[in-house]
Amino acid sequence: MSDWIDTDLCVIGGGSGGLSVAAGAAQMGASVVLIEGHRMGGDCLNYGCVPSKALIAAAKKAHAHRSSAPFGVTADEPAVDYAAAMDHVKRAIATIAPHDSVERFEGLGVRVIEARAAFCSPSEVEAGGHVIRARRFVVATGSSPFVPPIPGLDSVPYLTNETLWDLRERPSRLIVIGGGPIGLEMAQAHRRLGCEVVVLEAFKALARDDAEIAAIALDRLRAEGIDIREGAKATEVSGSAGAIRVGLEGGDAVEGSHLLVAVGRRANVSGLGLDKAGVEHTDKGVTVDGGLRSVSNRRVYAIGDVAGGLQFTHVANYQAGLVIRNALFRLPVRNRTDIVPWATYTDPEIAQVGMTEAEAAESLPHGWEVHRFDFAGNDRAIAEGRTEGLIKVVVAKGGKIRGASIVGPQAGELILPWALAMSQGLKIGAMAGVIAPYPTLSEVSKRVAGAYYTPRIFGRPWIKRLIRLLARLG
Ligand SMILES: Cc1cc2nc3c(=O)[nH]c(=O)nc-3n(C[C@H](O)[C@H](O)[C@H](O)COP(=O)(O)OP(=O)(O)OC[C@H]3O[C@@H](n4cnc5c(N)ncnc54)[C@H](O)[C@@H]3O)c2cc1C
Ligand SMILES: NC(=O)c1ccc[n+]([C@@H]2O[C@H](COP(=O)([O-])OP(=O)(O)OC[C@H]3O[C@@H](n4cnc5c(N)ncnc54)[C@H](O)[C@@H]3O)[C@@H](O)[C@H]2O)c1
Repeated sequence: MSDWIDTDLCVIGGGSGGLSVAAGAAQMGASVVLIEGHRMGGDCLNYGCVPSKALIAAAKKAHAHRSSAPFGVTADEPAVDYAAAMDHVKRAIATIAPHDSVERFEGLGVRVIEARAAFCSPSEVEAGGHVIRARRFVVATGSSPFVPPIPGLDSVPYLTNETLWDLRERPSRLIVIGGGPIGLEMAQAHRRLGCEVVVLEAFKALARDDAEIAAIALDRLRAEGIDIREGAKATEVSGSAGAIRVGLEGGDAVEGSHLLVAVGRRANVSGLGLDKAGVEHTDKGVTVDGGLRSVSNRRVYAIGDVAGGLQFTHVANYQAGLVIRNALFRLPVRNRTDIVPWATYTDPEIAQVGMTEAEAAESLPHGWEVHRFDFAGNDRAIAEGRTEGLIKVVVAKGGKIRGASIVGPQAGELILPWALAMSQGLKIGAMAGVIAPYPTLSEVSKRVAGAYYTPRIFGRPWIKRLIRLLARLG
């Protein structure tokens, strides 16, 4: 027996995107129903960003022990309690969870239904014995780990980002399939916590990032003892718990105690009744227009990982804002991808916004330039003993900033002014003219912007002649 609920907005999925839409819309006075079928907070809180960054933080502490000798502090091999590190992960999740909880959202005026949702018609969703009729629907169901059809994989115990956090015993030798951000962040964290780690990457590790930038991070990971094999496609898996063997294309094989599969994501579109709602979709997600509306059912929006674009928490949040503007205020919106930054939290970190050098070479007409500044020339980096880093910026004709790529300590923090500059259409002169506090890593941004002007100012004989002339005039 179903009851009927009429509402302005029905949001399916209580993760990064869904929670942002629901909170924003409810606080603006819309009636909102939010449906979550598993855990409030979604992937980011429970299985993604938060646990991974918490484990990375534990690993950093272990690494600090080993790397303190140059600072006059005796280095030693730390005693790692892996279960306690995982307790830290759980505490981090538990500390943030109230912010994403049913109680908080009900307090904001959202009606939360804890059940799985599915469309039963183009304008109705069924969940937990309710039928929800809404003026607009937002599909924010996220993604799940893609498990590739590698022969033998289904017959061995393997880990994904959903099960890794339940481990209590430290893997003695971890095999990671996939050299993307999940694979490499977890590879370094485990290496620093004392595991042997081998990463198998079919093509190129960190392929989405600038190649020169990625190479600096990969060199560091290898120097820490991670065996990163590129061009190593996993083609078969065998063995049992504690003794797993992964066969590679070409006949080679690696063995380990545990296996982590991190080869990308699968959009959560199945079981949602999208066909009953007339919502076009593919295995990459819901097919949306530039304003994130379904191309085939205009009542329906999709945001976050299920919208088929960049898969980051801040993208889901940004898209939530666009949907609120369009669905509640009927303002035109455009989902921009050219100004979205991202960071990979290896050490050194990698961050990117806009075009890489290779993308500029492919798509910009003549007249663009790339400028570099090495962290070895930054006083703070020298004081901290962290000079391994590089910032590169792509500048188009006329000084327009088209991209920034950073590898180095805190690259994820350092990318923000570049994201701001690009979103505001600022030119490189704005960054060159900013006053950066000394001594900070942030000075690398000012210095790389200054590099744009060096040949323009110091390389022009007429400027020197002008200065001499002005000096003569008194
Ligand atoms: C290991 C890992 C590390 C990551 N690290 C970062 C990072 O550092 N920074 C970053 O920006 N991004 C990171 N990401 C990506 C980030 O987690 C995702 O991009 C983000 O969670 C997407 O948000 P979402 O709202 O689209 O989906 P989710 O947060 O996954 O939320 C979707 C929700 O929908 C629910 N749901 C699904 N189907 C239904 C249904 N039929 N009915 C009801 N509810 C349903 C799910 O239970 C889930 O709670 C990481 C991802 C992983 C896996
Ligand atoms: N710091 C962050 O913001 C962060 C961290 C983790 C994840 N994420 C998000 O999650 C998404 C998924 O991350 P991911 O690392 O799982 O995926 P990914 O697609 O970025 O990388 C997966 C890698 O696995 C390789 N691969 C596929 N099949 C293989 C095989 N059989 N053998 C060997 N290698 C194989 C691919 O070539 C690819 O390089 C990211 O794209 C990102 O959007 C973000």
